[in-house]
Parts: sequence; structure tokens; C-alpha cells
Amino acid sequence: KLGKDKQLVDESVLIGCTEENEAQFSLDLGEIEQSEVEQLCGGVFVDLRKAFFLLRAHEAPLVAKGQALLRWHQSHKFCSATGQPTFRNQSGSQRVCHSSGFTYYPMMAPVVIVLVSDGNRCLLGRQATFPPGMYSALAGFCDMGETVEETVHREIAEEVGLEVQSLQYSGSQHWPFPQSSFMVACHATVNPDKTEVSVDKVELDDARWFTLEEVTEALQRKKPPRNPKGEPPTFWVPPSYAIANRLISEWAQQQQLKLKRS
Ligand SMILES: NC(=O)C1=CN([C@@H]2O[C@H](COP(=O)(O)OP(=O)(O)OC[C@H]3O[C@@H](n4cnc5c(N)ncnc54)[C@H](O)[C@@H]3O)[C@@H](O)[C@H]2O)C=CC1
Ligand SMILES: [Mg+2]
Repeated sequence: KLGKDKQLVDESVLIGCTEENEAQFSLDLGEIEQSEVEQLCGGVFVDLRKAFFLLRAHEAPLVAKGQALLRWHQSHKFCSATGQPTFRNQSGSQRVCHSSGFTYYPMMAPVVIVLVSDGNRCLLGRQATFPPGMYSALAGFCDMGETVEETVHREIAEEVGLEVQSLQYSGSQHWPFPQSSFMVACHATVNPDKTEVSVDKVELDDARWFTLEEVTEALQRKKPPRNPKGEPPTFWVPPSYAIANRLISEWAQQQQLKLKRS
């Protein structure tokens, strides 16, 4: 039905290609009657953060990429040097200002995300904006000119007052919130004799050490827990798609192996 709207279709962006060589596009439906579409498709619109709990592993990165790319186009309609309109190429991978000749490419802000361990426990934090009970690995944007290693040392010192001793790369991920970030995930260790946490209350609501038992239990919760009124919120961690979950799972596996060997 929406495919008849040529302008809408022209505004779609290319986001990938299936193994069967089918091109994949993302389309902004714009101002639509949500209930009508829900009825037509037999589905419901879900907030993207919540959708990450429901999507299958191969779908989540595609949805994240489509949403991030469409949002980038919406906010880069004008050249920042001339104020003139910019024009997209056909696939939607760039925009050009004909007046200045500048080509704009979608950008991701580099961010480190770090799971700090003291050998027996791991350190997780929560921002005031996180849902109740959710704790994650500590994260922070790289400053201009910084290396990943420098950002990790600075962020951990700033947010919890700890000195990182060693660092090990784990993996990376594109994260669509708040604007596109390129998350570089690492495991870090601190001196087990210097583990007193001093939380930066501007950045974080709380940060504390968690045991393997606590973390194992949280990893088993596949949905945000229901919190009965008046009771302290149940501890849980980000969904499996988030790289924070991968860091926490890797740490738990390493700890379990260590226990088996000892
Ligand atoms: N995928 C995952 O598993 C996780 C992803 N994250 C993401 O990591 C990102 C960074 O974590 P935070 O602790 O919030 O960073 P942060 O510790 O650097 O603090 C955020 C503050 O940094 C400043 N800032 C500096 N450069 C910025 C930029 N390019 N964009 C936005 N703000 C900038 C802002 O004042 C902002 O309030 C967040 O966007 C968050 O969504 C965080 C935890 C888990
Ligand atoms: Mg942070």
C-alpha cells in the first residue's frame, strides 16, 4: 500500500543485502495512522530499546542500522558551512552540498565500554535514566585525539575513581542511541587491594561490585523484571544484543572456568 507513494520509496535507504542477494532497505513511514498500519500488518509498534529484547540476533543490527541512517538523513538536510540544502545519493550512503562541494557521510561517535574486574567480582554501574534495577558495564565517549586505551583509563578514573591495571579487547558494536556510537568493548582489571569505588554522581546513579552468583542470576532474566511496588528493584542487565551483555557473559564464563579449575 505504501509502495505506491514514489517519494516515500525514493527516501528509503539501502542498509544491506541478504545471503540470497536480496537488497534490504529501511523506510521512514513519516506521519501515519499507527493503528491502521498495525491492523494491516497484524503487528504493533514497539519502542526500539524495548524491541531489542524481542528481535532475533540477525534482525537487531539491521533495525539499528536502518533507524540510525534514516535519523542521520533527517538531521543533515543542510550544509553546516553554507546553510544550503544537501542532496542524498541514491542508496542513501552520503549527502552533498552543491554550493560548497562538501560530501557528508554518516558518522559514529567512538565510545569505550568496559567491564572492570577485581579478579572475583565485576563492577557495574547505572545512569539515572536507566530502567529501575538495570546495571551495565561502564561506558564513555572518546575525547578528540584520545586512543581507546587512554579513554578507558580516564573514564574509569572519572566515573568510579579506580586505576585500570590491564586491558583486553573483546569486540565492537554499532549502537544507535542517542546518536550512532561505535562501541569498543574491553575487559579491564584493577588492583584487588584498591577496589574502593568513588562514584561520580553527575554521570552515574550508582556503581558497585557484583558477585558471580548475582551476575549469573541476572543473565538468566531474558526480559526486564516486573518490580512490585515498595520493594527494591530486581537487578538485571542489558539485553543479549547489547555488547554490555556480551562482556558480562564472557566475564561470567571466565569466572566459572576459573572455579572449575581450582
Ligand atoms: N551497547 C551497550 O551495551 C551500551 C551502550 N551504551 C552507550 O554508550 C554511550 C556512552 O556512554 P555514557 O556513559 O553515556 O558516556 P559518557 O560517560 O562519556 O557520558 C556522557 C556525557 O558525555 C558527553 N559527551 C561527550 N561526547 C559526546 C558525544 N559524542 N555524544 C554525546 N555525548 C557526549 C555528554 O555531556 C554526555 O552527557 C551512550 O550513548 C550509551 O547509549 C552504554 C552502556 C551499554
Ligand atoms: Mg559513562
